[in-house]
Amino acid sequence: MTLFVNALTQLDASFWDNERGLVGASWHVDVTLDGELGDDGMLFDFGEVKPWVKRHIDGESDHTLLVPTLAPGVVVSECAEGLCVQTTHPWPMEVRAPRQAFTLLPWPAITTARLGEYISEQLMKRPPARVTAIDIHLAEEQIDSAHYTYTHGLKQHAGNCQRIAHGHRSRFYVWRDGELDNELSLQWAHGLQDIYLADQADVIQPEDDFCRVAYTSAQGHFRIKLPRERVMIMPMTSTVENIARWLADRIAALHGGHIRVQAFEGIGKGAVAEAEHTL
Ligand SMILES: Nc1nc2c(c(=O)[nH]1)N=C([C@H](O)[C@H](O)COP(=O)(O)OP(=O)(O)OP(=O)(O)O)CN2
Repeated sequence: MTLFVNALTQLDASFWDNERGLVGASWHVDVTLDGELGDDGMLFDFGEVKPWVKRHIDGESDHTLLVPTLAPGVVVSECAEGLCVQTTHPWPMEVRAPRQAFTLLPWPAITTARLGEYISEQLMKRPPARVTAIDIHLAEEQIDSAHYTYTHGLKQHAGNCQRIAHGHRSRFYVWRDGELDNELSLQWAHGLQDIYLADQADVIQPEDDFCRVAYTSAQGHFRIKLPRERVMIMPMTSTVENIARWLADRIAALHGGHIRVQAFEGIGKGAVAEAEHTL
């Protein structure tokens, strides 16, 4: 017997890519279970499948930096903060953070399919009674319009969003004077493609061509150092409300008119902000 739950939860993370560098990602999590029916006519109660899988994903790879430890130029070592991940290719980065902020994967590259298999294997280490196989299928949201893939950390967040290098793949829409403006949406989303979004308050004086961000929050000390051109610095913390507000103000100031921005954070949620400026 096969049981499935589509879109059971979402996984938001960032991963190191051999061509793009630091990439923010969001995936739908679909689950398929195989096994024998019990006397109650069920393989595994839906009411138990969902919290079981979600708890595992939230406690493991969600909101972490997924590190392919066999990728060219990736070096992982221990440090005072916990773990230090250094990269050289395609560009240099160093992240120091508590161990729980990383998922180390002994692979040459992160792929969505392999990540799904990895999570399935982890769950199968302690399967529920009667479950003989678990298949976790990760899928990106189908987006045919503007979207961005930034990485960030929210120092003040009480949960795992405080981790300095997690990200999202998110829709982005701009309306100008009441009309959806695809060109403006694409142009401004492009600016947030594969970049690190830093809060000015956490930026340590730039050193040469590098930007260093550091903060301490409930889980520990976090630091990231990456090339200046890979960072966009905001004058406030990068909650999605602030991103929407900040971008609406900037777009209105540059292009004029009444600007409405709908910024998503991952799949299916986000913030809307409006601004007006006469050029
Ligand atoms: N009002 C806001 N709340 C939160 C924001 C935000 O910008 N505005 N941001 C975050 C984090 O950045 C986080 O990455 C979002 O995480 P997510 O997993 O999507 O949120 P939840 O933990 O609530 O959702 P799950 O159902 O566990 O996936 C947090 N909050």
